[in-house]
Amino acid sequence: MRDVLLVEDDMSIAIVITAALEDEGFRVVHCQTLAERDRQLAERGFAALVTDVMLPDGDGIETIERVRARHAQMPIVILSAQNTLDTAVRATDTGAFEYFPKPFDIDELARTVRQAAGASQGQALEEEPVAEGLPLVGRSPAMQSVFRMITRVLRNDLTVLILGESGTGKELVAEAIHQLGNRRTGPFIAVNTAAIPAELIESELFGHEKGAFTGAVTRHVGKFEQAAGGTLFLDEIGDMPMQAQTRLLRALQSGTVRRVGGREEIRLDTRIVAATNKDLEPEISAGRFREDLYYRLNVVPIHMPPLRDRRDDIDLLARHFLQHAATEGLPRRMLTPDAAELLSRQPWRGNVRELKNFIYRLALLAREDLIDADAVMPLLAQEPADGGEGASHDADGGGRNDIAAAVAQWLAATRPASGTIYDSAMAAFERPLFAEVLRETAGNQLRAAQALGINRNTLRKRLGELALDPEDFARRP
Ligand SMILES: Nc1ncnc2c1ncn2[C@@H]1O[C@H](COP(=O)(O)OP(=O)(O)OP(=O)(O)O)[C@@H](O)[C@H]1O
Repeated sequence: MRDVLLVEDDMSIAIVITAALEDEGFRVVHCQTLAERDRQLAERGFAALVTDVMLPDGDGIETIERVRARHAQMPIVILSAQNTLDTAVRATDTGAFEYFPKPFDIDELARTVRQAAGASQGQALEEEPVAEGLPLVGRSPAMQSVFRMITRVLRNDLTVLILGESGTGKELVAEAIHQLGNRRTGPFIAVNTAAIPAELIESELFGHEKGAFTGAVTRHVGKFEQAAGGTLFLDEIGDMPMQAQTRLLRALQSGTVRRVGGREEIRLDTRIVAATNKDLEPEISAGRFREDLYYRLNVVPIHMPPLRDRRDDIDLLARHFLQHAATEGLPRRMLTPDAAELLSRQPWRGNVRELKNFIYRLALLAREDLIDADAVMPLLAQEPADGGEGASHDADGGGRNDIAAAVAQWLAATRPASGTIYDSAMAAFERPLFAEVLRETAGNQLRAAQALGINRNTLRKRLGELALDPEDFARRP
């Protein structure tokens, strides 16, 4: 049986899929509604069902259980434009053979349908209830790959290694794997291995017996034992001291741990998720990271893309954090399209963490509820050039040159046409400068002109040209 039932209300997508499946030797029966799907399925069997989620008469995922109850052997491939982690998980939890966020690679879809039609239903995932409200936001293709990787590790205990720059969301992914996975009823224990002094790390991870060393006045249960039944998240694994790496490797190999100073072998019952912002291969070459430990941990790697490689997500994330800020008591703000566009062009070297902190600051400091690009600009100018990571001073010990950073940001953001840079820059600088001085002088033009050291008439003229009204700065009683 080589017939595939395709449920898709977007005709242009349906035509492309039909052509690709016909190339694979399938005959495609196309319908556009759930009602028509059910009518087709009532009449005959199909080698596979390929279905969209949002259909004119309902939600393709919600009704899949009903389809599966009657056609347990028929593989289902889900297509979705709602590219959230929640949809990815709902789709896989239906027992679907595969889930494709839109836009997808048509050849990959065709290949998958071929595999699905030839595979036994035994490979499909079990049905699981769905956890809701996970805060992992993203709809870029790069984040869709992350979501798909997450769904692949939810129904097993494979060790996961999350790689990516600082602030890309590695810990959030670890939490998502825990909260949505088989071990969600157990504890989620996170350990930042870089933050624990080298001499304490073994006792922190594996525990110690009373009297094991000076200061060990009571027995201490280590993180491995605390995470029993749940997930142990080993963060900054690339900074773990060598000796602790050796102990960790032994624990992973034997599936047991022994407390420092103890004899008892305690069976491990925890899923391990590790993360690092270091590139581990050079660390291995330099002899700072054990290669055998790397292979133990790197069973399922998940690569977190830096924010600059998923600029499509910046607007979405910014709005998400603004909403979040409002639930935490900050004013409820909105971004104009210009402001969102400006944000999406920034480098965000500190990744999502830097964007999040920036948005909270914006929510706090903006003067209007509708935030436009002009309101974003001065705050952007204050962003440290290294994305807020680590040192706030240059290597020579001097302060970071905020103005140089601001100018660089401004140039990157506005890109004035060649031949106009000087005038554009002066205008861009004058406006916030005059606004600041007017604010300080409560809109008094005489005092503002004196403070600036320019003629009052010149100030008045420039204020008119820059559309600044001193009245706006007068303090109201
Ligand atoms: N996709 C996302 N959606 C919503 N919030 C996010 C997302 N990614 C990251 N965040 C938020 O950004 C901040 C940084 O994320 P997280 O701590 O998970 O990064 P990390 O990669 O583990 O950083 P580090 O390597 O420095 O530990 C957190 O407050 C997190 O909630």
